Amino acid sequence: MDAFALLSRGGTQFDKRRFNKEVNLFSGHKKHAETVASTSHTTDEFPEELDFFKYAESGVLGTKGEGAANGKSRAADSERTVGVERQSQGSGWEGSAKRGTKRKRSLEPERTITSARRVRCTGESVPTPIHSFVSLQDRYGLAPELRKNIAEKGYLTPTDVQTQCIPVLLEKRDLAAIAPTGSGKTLAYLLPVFCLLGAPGRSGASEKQAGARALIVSPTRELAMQIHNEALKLAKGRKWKVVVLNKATGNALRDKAARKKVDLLITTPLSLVSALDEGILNLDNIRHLILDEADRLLEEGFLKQIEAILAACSYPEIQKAVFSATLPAAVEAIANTFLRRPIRVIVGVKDSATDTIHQELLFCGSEIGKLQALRNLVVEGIQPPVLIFVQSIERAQELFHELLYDGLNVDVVHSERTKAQREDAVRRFRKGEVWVLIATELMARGMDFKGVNLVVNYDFPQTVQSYIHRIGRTGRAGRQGKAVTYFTKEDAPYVKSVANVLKASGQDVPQYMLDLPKPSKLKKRELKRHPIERKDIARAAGAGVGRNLANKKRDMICASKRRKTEPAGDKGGKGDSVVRRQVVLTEDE
Ligand SMILES: Nc1ncnc2c1ncn2[C@@H]1O[C@H](COP(=O)(O)OP(=O)(O)OP(=O)(O)O)[C@@H](O)[C@H]1O
Repeated sequence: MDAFALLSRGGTQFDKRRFNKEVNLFSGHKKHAETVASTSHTTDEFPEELDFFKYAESGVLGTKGEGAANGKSRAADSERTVGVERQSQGSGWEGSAKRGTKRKRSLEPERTITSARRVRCTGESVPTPIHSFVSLQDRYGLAPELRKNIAEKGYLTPTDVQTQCIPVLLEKRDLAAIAPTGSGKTLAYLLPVFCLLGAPGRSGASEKQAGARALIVSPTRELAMQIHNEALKLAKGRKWKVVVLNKATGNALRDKAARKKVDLLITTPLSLVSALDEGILNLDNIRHLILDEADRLLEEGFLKQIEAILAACSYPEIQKAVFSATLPAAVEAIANTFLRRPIRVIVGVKDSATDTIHQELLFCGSEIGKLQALRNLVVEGIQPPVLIFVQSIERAQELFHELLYDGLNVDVVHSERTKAQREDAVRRFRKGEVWVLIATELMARGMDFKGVNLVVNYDFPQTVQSYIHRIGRTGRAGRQGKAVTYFTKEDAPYVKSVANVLKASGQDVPQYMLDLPKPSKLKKRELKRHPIERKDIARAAGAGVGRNLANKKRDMICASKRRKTEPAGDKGGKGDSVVRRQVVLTEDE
């Protein structure tokens, strides 16, 4: 079977004449061709055909084995954190330490590794982890309502990141937390924030002491709203006023009395800086500041706004924490300029993908190949909900129209849609009314769609961090998920970085992908700033021949499945394929 037949499996065939050059490069080298087409065909040999990628003479090709960069980064990571290893002492300690009593803490370990739970922790006087929510009541006087609300959410035990971050924050320490996508970081900061807020409202408090005391900053409006929803559920039964800053609430907060009532403010950087500039808000009383998706917030584009926010937070004892699934060293260095004596918590391998996601890298040759591959996936039968990432608004719209034409139940989210449209698409996707959601980078971070079965990186991500966050929309909270990433010859220079992520998560990766040269820093920076120029999806779709054939084939398969599964005489419109099946996600709205 050649690579193009593989790309066409189960669906329409590649137009080989149109794709002649690439086909010739692969023909006659079947074994290698299969390797190029799918990661499920692994080999240690470097395919000669990759001269196609112009790498044959790079000199890196001889590097066999583990992938040097990968091994190196792991070594560097462990060097920073290896110290006194000890098992968690949680259970023996928790029962005896009551609130207000002086805590017993080992003077020895400046650095600890709670190895049983893959949590590594560095910093001075690291608080002992917790291993149950009940213990928080004894140790820190967790309010009964909070405990009840946690139980109502069905959370039985804290996740790895929560075991360590909750006590660190409750002891008012600054924190840098790096834990995989879907590992429960939101609760890891929300719970301590509510514990530390004190009485709701503070109506009797002086002007200086009233008003928002905690601030959570997130890079997107969607994520801010999601955090807001989680906060409301957690705060149920208490009168804390949790406000997500937007135009409407911003206007309401012009009123001093309204401002005084706010306990917790959740916002994007832009909304907050606008409110600060207009003099609607001041942040003098903020005692707890959380930067969620911190690496995004601390990079170009947001950094200036974050600096303004940090400058406006003038409370002397302010506690600051940064959270993300990825925190590159350079960004962590920026965070360390404003964190005081921080504790650093890392769950699993730093900057790696969640191990509950089955990842696949698929060579598609060109833009036509990508569209064909996606159509084949649909024809084979996808299990909704599915999230598809593209690199630009235009491409999101184009792909949306293509899939709409294919009769898929699809919607699209990008920043040029109105707030109402964006919210509606997300809501319907959560409810299962939309099966396939096409999105730009806007949805890549933080969004918690519990039931997503498949993430398709239709356009190759511009950074490794983006890859990790995008695929992290599936395989959340211990569930299994699948992610497939398409690449073309234009993406080839960047494939190695992502291949290393797959390798680090224990996935099969063809050796040739690991042997590809590392992209230079300059190239990576360029890609981060400007996505690869690609042929329009609409043009790749050509005259629609591919889609007509795909539609025909899909209908034939559906009809055949229906004949097999339907009882005799029942020709009603039952769910006739996995694609057409209506799903309702378990997610609360
Ligand atoms: N202790 C717990 N037990 C069970 N499920 C939990 C627990 N804590 C959080 N969850 C669930 O885990 C899911 C992922 O949580 P969350 O959105 O906080 O992940 P995250 O680490 O912030 O991910 P990302 O890096 O993608 O933002 C949520 O659906 C949440 O309800």
